[in-house]
Amino acid sequence: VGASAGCPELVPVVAKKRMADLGGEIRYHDDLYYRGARPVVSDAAYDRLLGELLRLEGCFPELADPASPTAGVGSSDKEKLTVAHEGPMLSLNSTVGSEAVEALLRRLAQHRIGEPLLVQPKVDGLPVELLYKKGRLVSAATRGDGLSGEDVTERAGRVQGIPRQLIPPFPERLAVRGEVYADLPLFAAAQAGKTQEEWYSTPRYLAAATLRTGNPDPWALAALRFFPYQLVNPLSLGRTLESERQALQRLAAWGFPVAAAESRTARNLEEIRAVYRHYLIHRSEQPFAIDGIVVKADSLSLQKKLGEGRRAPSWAAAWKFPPATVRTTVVGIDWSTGRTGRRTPVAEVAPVTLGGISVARASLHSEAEMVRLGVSAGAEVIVALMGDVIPQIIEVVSRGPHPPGPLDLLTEAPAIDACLSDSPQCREQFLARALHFVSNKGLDIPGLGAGRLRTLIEAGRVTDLPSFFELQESDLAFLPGFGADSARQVSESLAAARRPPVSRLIRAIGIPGIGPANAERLGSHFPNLEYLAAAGVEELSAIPGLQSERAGNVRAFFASSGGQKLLKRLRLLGIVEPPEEPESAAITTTHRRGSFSAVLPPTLK
Ligand SMILES: NC(=O)c1ccc[n+]([C@@H]2O[C@H](COP(=O)([O-])OP(=O)(O)OC[C@H]3O[C@@H](n4cnc5c(N)ncnc54)[C@H](O)[C@@H]3O)[C@@H](O)[C@H]2O)c1
Ligand SMILES: [Zn+2]
Repeated sequence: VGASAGCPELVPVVAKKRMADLGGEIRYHDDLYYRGARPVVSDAAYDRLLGELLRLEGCFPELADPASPTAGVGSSDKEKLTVAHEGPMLSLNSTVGSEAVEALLRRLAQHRIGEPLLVQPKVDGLPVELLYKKGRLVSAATRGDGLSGEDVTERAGRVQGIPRQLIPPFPERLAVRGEVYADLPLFAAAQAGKTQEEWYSTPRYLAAATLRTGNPDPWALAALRFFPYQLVNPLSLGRTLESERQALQRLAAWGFPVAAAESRTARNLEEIRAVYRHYLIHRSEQPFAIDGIVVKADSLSLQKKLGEGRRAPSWAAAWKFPPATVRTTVVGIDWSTGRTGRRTPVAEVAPVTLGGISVARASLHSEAEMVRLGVSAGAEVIVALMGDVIPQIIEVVSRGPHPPGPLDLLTEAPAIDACLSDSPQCREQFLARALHFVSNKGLDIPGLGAGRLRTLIEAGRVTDLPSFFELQESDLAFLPGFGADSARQVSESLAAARRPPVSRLIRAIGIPGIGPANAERLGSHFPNLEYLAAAGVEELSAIPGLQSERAGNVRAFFASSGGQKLLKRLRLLGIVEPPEEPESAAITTTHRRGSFSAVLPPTLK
């Protein structure tokens, strides 16, 4: 039971489970955020999860998972992390509000009082580490897992503001960190007149996508700039260097675009707050997207004394801005149908620009939220950019002429096997299921977006999920925008996806309540979908971390007629291995266990 103040009173088994659930959830969001730069929740929602996990780990250190997402930074495909960093490349302790900065001030006060602090804008882009040998840029890497990153040297060398050759005199070896960001005026100009599907959702996404692709858009590369914020191991460069400020001056002398004006000094919270306000007010006039300010101890020896934790240095902290907002009018309410059949309201608003992106639709989360806020056509509302990506209505300034409603909404939960195949009433929900099936959350088949899927479904080429495996190149070749090459690529990807890892297949078919973490649990327990389908609630409930409600969902899904049909089709197409004895309906647990080895590849036996 948690002892220290502010710790929840949980029995260890409950605390451990909560920590495991939080860890799985956070890993999932990390993956979307760092790997694809495509988050699905707001930063605030993400920070709440991380905050809760950090707190629980503080309260129950003996229960903490050594591989917890709090033990490192970021997430990436490990095999791409080919460049080792000069030292750990960490995150920052940050809060919306001044808490993290106040905690930094308390830590500093314990050491020395009155040390000047450095305050910089927190530039929202992609962090990179640059390595120079004999003045020449020899490598550039993303943050990756903090210890090594992806090699982006070729593109980095073409970014304005990253010198390929330093101005002498320079040290033999030099490592510099900074943020590669998209210049906002160039980003906005290039964005104009393009549809949302064609374009980069945010400046940060543009920077991440452009730097990490082998074949970048020339204009996007031309929009990139560099904001250097750290000289790595400055104390190794000689005793003359004492402060962060001096280090920045050195960077300028070597040819980096260090705008000294961007770094201010402050001595206390009031002075920091003044800088914070300045940047908050002048946020939109900056050439880069800013998501807060960063406060650092200026003295390098003090930095060294304070050291760093596993996730973040102890000598710095970030004070993040609240989400950007804008005022607009609701034009109408649009209902979208998710793959589980849940309908969510989306507000169509008079188009406005917010944080560099054009907003015409804003999320309302749920009908309950819509009713609570009183959102209807004609209402004047405040839209906020959650996580700097998802526009959401947070407040109604004045109501529309008619209250929300009539609520022609589903009141009962949809059937567990609803719309696993196409039919006129199921079109939208099946489309959502199909989209999920081939998305990177499912089988990950690039090139099949909503528009193309709709064409395939309307043409009767895709009638249920397994029909993807029956698609011929000729079915694909007639899709809008598809040539022979893209048709072949998609058909090759589909062929390659015929033997997905079980967890991926579980995720792809979309059993209600089974997200990535649960799919992982189920997949590591059952080496074949057949065994999962045959498992009883009792066996499912015994899987560590799987709630009994979820176990019930899995059971109900495979017992339903839709689930049975799906399994049968997958079996016929050879996507799942047929059970050893298809005739025996009642396969016992021991029998299933016993037959595990039969389906494992020889190397795993
Ligand atoms: N919405 C999601 O699903 C999701 C998922 C993962 C992370 N996130 C967000 O990202 C945050 C964590 O990401 P992070 O680890 O990149 O941390 P962060 O972006 O909050 O802060 C650390 C980074 O700030 C950058 N930075 C910019 N200007 C700087 C300056 N002047 N000095 C020093 N550093 C500067 C550096 O790149 C550094 O790595 C979370 O708090 C969360 O808000 C969101
Ligand atoms: Zn960031």
